[in-house]
Amino acid sequence: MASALAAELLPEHEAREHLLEVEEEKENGATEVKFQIRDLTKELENGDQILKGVSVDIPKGMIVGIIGPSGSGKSTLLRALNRLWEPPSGSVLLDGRDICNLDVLTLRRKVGMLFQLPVLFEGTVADNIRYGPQLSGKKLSEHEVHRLLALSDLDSSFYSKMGSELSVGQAQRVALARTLANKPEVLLLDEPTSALDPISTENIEDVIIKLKKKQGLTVIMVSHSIKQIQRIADVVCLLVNGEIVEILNPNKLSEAKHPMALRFLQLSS
Ligand SMILES: Nc1ncnc2c1ncn2[C@@H]1O[C@H](COP(=O)(O)OP(=O)(O)OP(=O)(O)O)[C@@H](O)[C@H]1O
Repeated sequence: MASALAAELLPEHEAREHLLEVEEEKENGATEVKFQIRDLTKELENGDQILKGVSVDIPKGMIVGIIGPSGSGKSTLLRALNRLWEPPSGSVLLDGRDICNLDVLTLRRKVGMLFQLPVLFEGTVADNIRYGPQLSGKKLSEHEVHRLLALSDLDSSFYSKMGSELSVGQAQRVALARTLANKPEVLLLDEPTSALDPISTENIEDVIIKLKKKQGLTVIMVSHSIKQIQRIADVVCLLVNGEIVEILNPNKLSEAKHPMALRFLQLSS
C-alpha cells in the first residue's frame, strides 16, 4: 500500500498533500509505513486457520477501515497489532521493528486500543485518564487532564465525575481520553461506536478525524457500518475467511470483485 496506493485512493488534493508529507518525512528520515504485516497466520490446534497469511502495509497518518463478515478474523487481526494475541515473530513490524521484540507495555502505549464496550476503572474520570501515565511514573497536571477531556469532546464538569455515573457514550469518550493520555501513535478501534447512539457516534468520529488531521495519528478501525467507513476511512480492507481479499477506496466499495465481499457489501449497504 504506502504512498502509491494512497495516491491512487485519496481524492487528488489529499493525495498530493499526503505525498508531500511523505516527501517531508523522507527528508526527516522518518518512515511512511507504520505497520508492515507479513504473512500473518493464526492456526488453531485443530488445524483451522483464523488468519491465512495476511500481508498489508498500513501507511502512517491514515484511517484504515477493516470490514468483513462475522468470524472473518477482523478482531484477531486487530488484537495481533498490540499483542493481545501474540503474533508469530517477524509477522508484524511497527516502524520497521518486530513488535514481538518490543516491551509489551511500551507497545501498548504506542498502539492504543478501544473496544466495543468501554470498561472504566473504579474512581473518577480524572483517575481513569491519569492511569496510563502513572504506570510510567508521570502525574498528569489538572490542565493536561482538561486538555484530554476537551480533545475527547467532554466538558470540564466530567473531571471529578465517577466513572460509574456515565452513559456508555460518555464512558467511551473517557476511554478514548484515557488512551490518548499515553500519546499513542496508532489507535486500534474494534467497533468503537456499535453500542452508541448516532450523536455519540458522530462525536467519536469527529474526534478520530481531528486526531488524524492534527496529530497524524494512524487509525485502524473495525466496523460493521459501511456508512461509517465511508464517512471516515481513507482506505478499506475487506477481510473474508482470514484473508484480505480487496483493498478499496471507501467510496468505491461497489467495485469490489470478490463474490463474498460483494455479497457482504450489498447486504450491508
Ligand atoms: N482463541 C480462539 N480460539 C478458538 N477460536 C477462536 C479464537 N479466537 C477467535 N476464534 C475464532 O476465529 C474466528 C475469527 O474470530 P474474530 O473474532 O477475529 O472474527 P471477527 O471478524 O472479528 O468477527 P465479528 O465480526 O463477529 O466480531 C471466529 O470463528 C472465532 O470463533
